[in-house]
Amino acid sequence: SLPPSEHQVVAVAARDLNRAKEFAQKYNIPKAYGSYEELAKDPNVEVAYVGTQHPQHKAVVLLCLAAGKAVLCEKPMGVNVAEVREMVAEARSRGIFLMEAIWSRFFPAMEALREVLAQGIVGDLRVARAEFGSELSHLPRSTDWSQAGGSLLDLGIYCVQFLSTVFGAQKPEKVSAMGRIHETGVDDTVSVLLQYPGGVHGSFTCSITSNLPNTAYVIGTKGMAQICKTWCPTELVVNGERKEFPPPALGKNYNFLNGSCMSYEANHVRECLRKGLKESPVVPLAESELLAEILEEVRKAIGVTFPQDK
Ligand SMILES: NC(=O)C1=CN([C@@H]2O[C@H](COP(=O)(O)OP(=O)(O)OC[C@H]3O[C@@H](n4cnc5c(N)ncnc54)[C@H](OP(=O)(O)O)[C@@H]3O)[C@@H](O)[C@H]2O)C=CC1
Ligand SMILES: O=C1OC[C@@H](O)[C@@H](O)[C@@H]1O
Repeated sequence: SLPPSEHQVVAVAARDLNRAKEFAQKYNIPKAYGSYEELAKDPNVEVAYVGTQHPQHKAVVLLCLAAGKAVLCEKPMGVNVAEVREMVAEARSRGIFLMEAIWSRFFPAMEALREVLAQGIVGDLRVARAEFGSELSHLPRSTDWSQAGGSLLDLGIYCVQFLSTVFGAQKPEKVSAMGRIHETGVDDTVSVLLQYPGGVHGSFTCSITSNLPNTAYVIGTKGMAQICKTWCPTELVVNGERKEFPPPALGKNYNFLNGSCMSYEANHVRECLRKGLKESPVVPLAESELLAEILEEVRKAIGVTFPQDK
């Protein structure tokens, strides 16, 4: 959907060649590979977008970095802090661009919120809250413990990144959490309270079995700013004044809500590469590590471990 002079999907890979071919044919992609290794070797590939399930991110990211490809890896980049740190270290040592695909940050509504905060329109910050709960039983990976399912890594990361945006990527001084554990061993519903420096509070709830209101807001001494749909916001309300930011109408069907807004992060990656950047100023690698640290601290607090934690 982006100008072919700027973005071209030149290849797709799957562990099964026939499925890769089927996808390539459906989306008019020139090349299909039956393994990620083959795609990583393709000289026409400049940037690899990694959209495997969580536990497979690291192996594919490292593979693509080793092949000299810039990498945009879906959230959560890693299942735990160790995985994220390993990928970050590899990208830095090779001097190759890596970004965690926290697409929410590139929505115009989020850019507008960052401007509101920078201008002090809501005053000195006091409280921020985010929610993301969606009944996800239709997604097998959502309750699959072997695939690091659950609400925190899949949905909670959107809440944590919102709070981190609001509080300037500071490390929380204190984190407390309570969680409902799903029968498969993944976290079902989790509520978290975070104390940030200066006595300001962040909190969030994420769930894979409850449809929550899914708004996020920040309250300061001069008012409140609120976004709809924590993970894919197209509306910002500041002190009662509503502003809409409709998604690009690209005339295609998407698997997930506001899917056309993925184009925002793709454009950002292109801008970064054209400037010779090795990481995004909007999703810095140090912040990806911080988000992973917070999520892992919460998992420890509620007693959820994954096979990848060993
Ligand atoms: N930013 C956003 O809005 C969204 C982000 N995501 C993120 O994208 C990632 C993929 O999610 P989604 O597309 O729903 O995932 P899928 O369930 O569609 O799986 C994606 C790919 O992962 C591989 N895979 C699936 N199961 C396994 C397994 N058991 N072992 C190894 N590989 C496996 C398959 O690759 P292959 O084809 O090679 O077999 C599959 O095509 C997740 O990390 C998720 O967080 C997901 C949805 C929206
Ligand atoms: O990031 C995502 O967007 C919202 C949900 O569909 C979730 O499962 C997915 O990973």
